[in-house]
Amino acid sequence: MSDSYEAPVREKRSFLMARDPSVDRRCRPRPEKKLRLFDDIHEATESTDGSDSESECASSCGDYATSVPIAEDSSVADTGPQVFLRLRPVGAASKAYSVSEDGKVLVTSAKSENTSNNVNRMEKHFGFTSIFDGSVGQRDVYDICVGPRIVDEECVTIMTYGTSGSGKTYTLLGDDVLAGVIPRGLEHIFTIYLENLYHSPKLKLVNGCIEFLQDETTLREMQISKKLLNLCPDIGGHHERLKEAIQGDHTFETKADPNVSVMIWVSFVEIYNELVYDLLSIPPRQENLGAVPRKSMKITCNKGQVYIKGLTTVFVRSSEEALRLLRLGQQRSTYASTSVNANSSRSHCVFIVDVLKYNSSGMTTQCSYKFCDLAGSERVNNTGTIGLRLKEAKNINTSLMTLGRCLDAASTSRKKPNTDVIPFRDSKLTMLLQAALLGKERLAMIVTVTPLEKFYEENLNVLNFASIAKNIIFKEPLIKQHSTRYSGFFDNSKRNTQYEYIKEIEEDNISLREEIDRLKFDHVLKMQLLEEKLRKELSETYQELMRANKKLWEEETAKKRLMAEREFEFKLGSQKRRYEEQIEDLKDEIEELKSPSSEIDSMDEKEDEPNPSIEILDDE
Ligand SMILES: Nc1ncnc2c1ncn2[C@@H]1O[C@H](COP(=O)(O)OP(=O)(O)OP(=O)(O)O)[C@@H](O)[C@H]1O
Repeated sequence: MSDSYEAPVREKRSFLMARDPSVDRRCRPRPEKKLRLFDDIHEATESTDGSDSESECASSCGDYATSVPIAEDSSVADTGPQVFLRLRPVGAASKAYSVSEDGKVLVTSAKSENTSNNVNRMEKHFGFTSIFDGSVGQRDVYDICVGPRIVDEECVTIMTYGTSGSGKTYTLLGDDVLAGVIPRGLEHIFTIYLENLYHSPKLKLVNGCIEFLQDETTLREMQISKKLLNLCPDIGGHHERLKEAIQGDHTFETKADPNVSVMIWVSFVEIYNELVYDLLSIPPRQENLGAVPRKSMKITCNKGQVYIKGLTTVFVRSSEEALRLLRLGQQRSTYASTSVNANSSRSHCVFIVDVLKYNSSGMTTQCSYKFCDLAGSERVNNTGTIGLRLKEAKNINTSLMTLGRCLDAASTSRKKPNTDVIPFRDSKLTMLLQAALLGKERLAMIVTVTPLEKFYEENLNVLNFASIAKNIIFKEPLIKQHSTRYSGFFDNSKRNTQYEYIKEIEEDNISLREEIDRLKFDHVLKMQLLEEKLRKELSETYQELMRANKKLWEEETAKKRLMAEREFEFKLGSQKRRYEEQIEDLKDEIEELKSPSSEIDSMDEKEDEPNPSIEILDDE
């Protein structure tokens, strides 16, 4: 034993726990040798049979799993994550998987060639908080995995983990008939606080901390909520049927406390290709701008609270409103058809429900429920994935690998998990879920497996991952509480008339503001149209004027030309006449000059002729 400790065989891991080459060697989390003593011994023993790296890891993890007591260790159950296994119903389940009598241990042993090595063919035992076989329905899964956490009002992160197509989304969302964990959880939460729901958003988580909102902000939040709900698909009838079915399955109890006012907010986030997107963002107003690219968001930390900068959180007044927003986000998240699942989630989605409570003593309390649908791990080499699907699959596998390393680092620290050692900053998913990974919030993991022979090796990886999570020990989880004095709330016991009246006024106020917004928008639009029309009219008028002016000038010019022509002709005529007269005169003169005798003759002739009227007195 001491020999194997002195010369431990180097730890080798499966793809889930492979080391990220980008992380500095010196900063990588190192297992505490004392605590991993048994693992080291097993590894040392098994390494002698010449197994390859993946088998060795599987072996080490398998043994790690068998080291979990079959009967649940109550201390671990109280302080560590709860890890459940759900087997998807399949036509002919493989004999390679069997469940122990107490329903807490899965025994695997491959009988076919579907394993790449001898170690994977060995019998392995994986312990779980509970195992659900294919016959266990949505109701029991909820009652065991989630219901108690909501009754206890504890912050909890519920994540589904498994291979693609194994039922992660089905477990969380369910289908049209059998509601999953989230719709049941919403119904449960709203039933518990039914008597204490406050009608308007007075408290909100701003940058991870509870804040009291001013009236103006409250109204703006109500407007946002209304706008988004208008974008949601109508699920009225469907919700009624689902609600009835859920209420038939469970008996949720209402906790009435006259001193408490409760406000519920929801948000929905997607991590796609290592970028964070808001699934409940309000789309830009101008539809004619076409498809606007989505903006990615930043995960930040404020006073130890992790939050997403600028994430839309929506105030909801009923489970129906919350469910409608869930459907809206679901429509916007990234799905695609793959070789394994026709409707495969290509991103990690986290639906967050924040319950904020105000106690008349002045204390405010926050309780968050994060429902996390992880994208399925994929064997990209075997499934012939290419192009965008390959890029997505690689990002999914890398972030799941980081999650595995975080769980591993948390499990090796038996006291309080150390923030410096857990590499949660290596992926967006682990950054977002760090509160649960550090034990500040409860962590419940529902591992889904398709018990078929062909998925044997992938399932072993998933089960190894689960067994690591199962061994983490956290200190007692905290419910975040902030103490603030505030007198803006009404006393619940005397609220009836005032409550209704104020609710009415606020609704009116919202409608009026919306009307103002709409009118403003219409006004701007109208002004733009009017301006355009005016410009057109002006340009037409000027054109008309210019045309008339041109015509006028043309007519004027024509007239002037005509007059000038006439004047010219007149002058020409008179000149001509004058010259003609002169010519005539000259001709006459010439004639006269040419024939003087004829003149005399004629004069003689005239003299000869008797003229009765003229009396010739003298020749001279
Ligand atoms: N327990 C179950 N009972 C009935 N049907 C199930 C169960 N689990 C899964 N299914 C069905 O299997 C199909 C695939 O399930 P689902 O989409 O939930 O897989 P997934 O693990 O989320 O896959 P991916 O990671 O690719 O998104 C769905 O049609 C779903 O209805």
